[in-house]
Amino acid sequence: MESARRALSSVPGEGVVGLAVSGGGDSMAMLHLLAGVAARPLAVATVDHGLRREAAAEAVQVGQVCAGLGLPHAVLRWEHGAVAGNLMEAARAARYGLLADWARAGGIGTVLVAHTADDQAETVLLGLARAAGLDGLAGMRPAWTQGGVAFARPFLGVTRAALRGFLQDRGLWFVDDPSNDDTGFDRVKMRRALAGLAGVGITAPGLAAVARHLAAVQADLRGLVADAAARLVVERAGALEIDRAGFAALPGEVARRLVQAAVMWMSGALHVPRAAGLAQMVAALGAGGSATLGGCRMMPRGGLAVLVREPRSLGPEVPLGAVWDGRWQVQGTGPGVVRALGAEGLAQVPDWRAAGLARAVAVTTPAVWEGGRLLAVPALGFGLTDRQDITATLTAGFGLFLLSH
Ligand SMILES: Nc1ncnc2c1ncn2[C@@H]1O[C@H](COP(=O)(O)OP(=O)(O)OP(=O)(O)O)[C@@H](O)[C@H]1O
Repeated sequence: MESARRALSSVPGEGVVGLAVSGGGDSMAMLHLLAGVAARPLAVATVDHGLRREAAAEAVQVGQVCAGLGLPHAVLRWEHGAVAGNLMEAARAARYGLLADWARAGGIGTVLVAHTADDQAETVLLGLARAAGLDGLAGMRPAWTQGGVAFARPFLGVTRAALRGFLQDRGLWFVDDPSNDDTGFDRVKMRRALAGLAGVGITAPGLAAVARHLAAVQADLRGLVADAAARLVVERAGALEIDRAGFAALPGEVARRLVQAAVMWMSGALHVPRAAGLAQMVAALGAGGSATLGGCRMMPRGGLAVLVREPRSLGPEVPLGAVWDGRWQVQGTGPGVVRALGAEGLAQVPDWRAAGLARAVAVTTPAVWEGGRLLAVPALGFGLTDRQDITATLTAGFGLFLLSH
């Protein structure tokens, strides 16, 4: 109960706290523990992924428990057709998306999920199995923001056995998902392996503590990268200009992370780029050479290295007002669609050099077109006397990205 009180009191902000409750043991224990604390109003949501026949009935049962506790409960359904790729990953992404939508709509600032020390230990072991570095071994983040909503995992230091014991002692209902014993899943294999390691003193709380220690180092490194970016990187027209001499003096790991973050910010990639490609780009930057990675190109320009989108990786045309290439918001009333300026457009802007942008940067900036006719290029100031309403802004600057990365 003490851990629950601490968990709830550490939730930032004020107002309603959301609980993501699947009906499984961990999240049912979270529900009962936090309902008993009553320091903040609570609201509960269960996602029905429509993947198991029993899921709908389980969601109803969670609702009944919530009614008994006097808490509001919502069932969020994942409406999906055929899913391409990894179904589990798609279901997880959909789950967090639905929870974020639910929270925003209900004015809920923070949603809690009930991952335990055992989940964290399994994550560390999965990282060890793929010879991961700091980021893989630092485990799941205790808190993050997604879709404008804060998510937190307050039970990362609490064992699954303690939560199950709490429920069983009180005869409280929970679902025992059979997939938890399916050794076809790597995570279940790690669960079994962890049980076998207790004899040599390797335990779930121990591995969860290792993850915490490494996460502290990771946070310090993130701070060093943000400092380096503030000193050495200038964002211009969606490209990044990096001071090469300053970059060369950075510790290797800070330099590597800076370039990694820059490529992920620019490309919108969710996964980190391949290590070999990243090493090549870091080396090219230091040596004044060129390299491409993740749809971005690094090229020298005097004492600077400029990171720019590769033209062939730019997003397709979108209507005015929509987000283009995952990061540009081009607003304006009247006719027009948004796509890259390109070489064809640049040829229609005789004095483009006046803006001081490299050609490779200028051609990747968004332009407003009507058919083949160029109407405006905000980054070059072109056409804006006729269309003063047109503006182009990045949805998130590099500095902001670094803080949340
Ligand atoms: N169907 C669901 N509805 C609501 N919350 C859920 C659901 N599934 C999982 N959760 C929340 O997520 C927590 C972790 O669940 P689980 O370990 O099954 O998910 P996971 O797929 O490993 O998730 P993650 O992607 O966060 O690692 C649960 O304790 C619960 O808080």
